[in-house]
This record gives sequence, C-alpha cells and structure tokens, in this order.
Amino acid sequence: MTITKTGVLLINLGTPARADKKAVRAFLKEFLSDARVVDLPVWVRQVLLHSVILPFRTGKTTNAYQSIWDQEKGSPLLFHSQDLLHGLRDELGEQYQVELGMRYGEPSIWSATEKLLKAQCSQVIIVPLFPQYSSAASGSAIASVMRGLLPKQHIPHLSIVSDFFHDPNYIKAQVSLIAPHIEAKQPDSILFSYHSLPWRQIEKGGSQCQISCQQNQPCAQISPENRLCYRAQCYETSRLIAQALGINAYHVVFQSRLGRIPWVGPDLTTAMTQLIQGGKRNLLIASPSFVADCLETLEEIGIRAKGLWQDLGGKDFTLVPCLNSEPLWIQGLANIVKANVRQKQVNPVEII
Ligand SMILES: C=CC1=C(C)c2cc3[nH]c(cc4nc(cc5[nH]c(cc1n2)c(C)c5CCC(=O)O)C(CCC(=O)O)=C4C)c(C)c3C=C
Ligand SMILES: [Fe+2]
Repeated sequence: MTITKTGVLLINLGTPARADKKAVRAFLKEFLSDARVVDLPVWVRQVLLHSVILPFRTGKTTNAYQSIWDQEKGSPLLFHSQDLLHGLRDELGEQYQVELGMRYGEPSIWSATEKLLKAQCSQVIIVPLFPQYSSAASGSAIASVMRGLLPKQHIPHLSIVSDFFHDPNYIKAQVSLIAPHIEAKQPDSILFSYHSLPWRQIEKGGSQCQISCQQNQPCAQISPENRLCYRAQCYETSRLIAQALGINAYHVVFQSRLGRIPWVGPDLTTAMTQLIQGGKRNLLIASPSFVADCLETLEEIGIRAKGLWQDLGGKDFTLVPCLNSEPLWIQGLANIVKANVRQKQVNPVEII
C-alpha cells in the first residue's frame, strides 16, 4: 500500500543570488516588478523601476548586502530559512514532505511546488513565513503558488496559513527568545519593529477598521473589524508578546520605508530620536515581522539603527535575533502545520 505524504510548502521572500551589483539588480527588478509590492499601473511601475529605483538603489542595496553576507553561507535570509527547513523536516518526520520556496530568486516557489506534486502529496499546507498578513508579502506568495498550480491536471487539497500573528506557538517562541535579553540587559526602552507598508496598501486591504482608524494611535485589540488589517495584527502581536513577558512599557514602530509616499508609522528612527530626547539610553529592539534574520534586521537595525543610536548619545543597543531555527520555533511551526492538516475520516464503504 502506498501512503501519500502531507506536503508542506514554506515560503520566504527571497534574496539575491550573490552580493554583487548584477545579482542585486536582478533581485530588485523581479521583486519590485510585482504588482502587489509596487501597486501602481504597470507602465508607471516600469518607468519608476527603470528610471529611478534600479539606477539609484542598486549600488546602495549591494553595499548593504555585502555588509551582512556570510563568506561561507551566503545570504542570512536563505541559510536561516534552509536551517528552519531542515529542522522542520526532522521534527515532522517521514509522514511529511517539507520544501522551501522563495517568492523572488532561488529556490523558486515553483521548484518546491513541483517536488510536492511529484511526490503525489495528498494535501499541501502552504506556510508563507510572514506572521502578519500583507498583500505585498503573504498575498504575493500565495498568489504565486496558485498561478503555478492553475494549469496542473491534479491539484491537491490545499490549506493556507495566511497569518499566525497571534498563534500561541509563535508568541511563545518570541517570548522565549526575547526574555533572556531583557533579563541580561535591563533596557530602559523596548521597541517592537515591523516592516512598514504604504498606507495605500493598508487602505486597499478593505478592513472595517479603516472607517475609524486613528493613524497616529495604536490599533485597538484584535476584533472582527480589524482582524485582516496588517497594522492591527502588528499591534496585537506586540500586545501578546508584552503580556507574556510581563512588560507594560514598550513601543511599536515600523521600518524599511521606500520612496516619498506615506507609509505606516511611527518610524523606527524617529522613535529612537524621541527616546534619546526623553533621556533613554539603553535600547532593546525585537523585530517580530521577520522570522529569519535578513537585510532588514542585520543591516537596517543591527548596523544603521545601532550607529544612529550611538551618534545620538545612546549607550546599550541590543538587537534580539529572529526566530531563525530556534528549537522552540521549529516545534512551534510543526504544531502550526499539524493544526492545519485535514484529518479526513475515511469511511471503508466509500473505498471502491
Ligand atoms: C514582513 C515582510 C515584508 C513586507 C510586508 C515587505 C514589504 C515591502 N518591501 C518593499 C521593498 C523592499 N524590501 C526589501 C527587503 C526585504 N523585505 C522583506 C520583507 C517584507 N517586505 C525582507 C525579509 C527583506 C530582506 C531580504 C533579504 O535578502 O534579506 C528590499 C531590498 C533591500 C532594499 O533595497 O532596501 C526592498 C527594496 C516594499 C516596497 C514593500 C511593500 C510595499
Ligand atoms: Fe521589504
């Protein structure tokens, strides 16, 4: 008797193949050609990409990648995602086939999906590794799997983990990672930093909370009205982590803005300046929207934000690493996967 495996498709954003201009340009071109990322009419996007973004950003972004590139292992985002893949394979065992696909670059979502189809998995659980749902990251990853499956003769049963911003397994892993750093450093300020999004994309999300959104106030506790809003999910993650850590004082901030349009704030660097003005000197930053360390954590926070903190007169600066392949996160992710498995009751009468 052949026992079919349950497929698991982990998806992360992707990263350049090398830290040189050619590879970074190719990565940025693919990434920023995505209509869910730069959500403008196609001709505007292409003009912007070729006349502004690629000529002016490639050099700067290449330097940034070079500053975090591991001589042996390459891009942190890739090797941490691969370590997580291997850990999850061990944790889930023989009944599962786990693959990793990147939305941009290699290994592609397509090559990972092909492996799962070839293994004739009875069902596939799609896990975009973005805890808070955004159209730009999670939506784009899910849509990409769908496009690949569209022409296929057989499409397996699919489960999609669209978000896990409040999943107890994710929160527990975050707390176990952050707690020892707070204990050791006793910071006077704690920031939870999330990837920002253009306000336009938050508004397009169509969440009910838009009607009453106070853009300069924290989002209310999660409810049916704001359940689908990226910003509200970020605030809820922070609330849950803080509750479990037993801390009352913390700030939610957003990073990685691009261009001149309005993005979700408060901005990381503005918040740091205000903390210094308020007499704070010992800062701890955790970045719960990234499950794997990457350019945005290691370079933007670990190098640039740290430099700013020191220039402003700050003393201690602690960046909590991402979940990466922490054992508790591997176990937690395995639980998230198992909770999404369809336990089909097979009635013997139905088997012909
Ligand atoms: C939390 C997930 C992410 C969301 C949402 C997201 C939105 C988003 N990003 C850009 C533009 C850039 N992002 C870049 C790097 C980058 N972004 C994420 C995650 C999310 N992005 C990650 C994990 C990374 C790092 C990848 C790595 O190789 O380590 C970059 C490239 C670097 C740079 O030039 O600054 C760009 C550009 C937009 C426009 C956007 C939403 C609209
Ligand atoms: Fe990004």
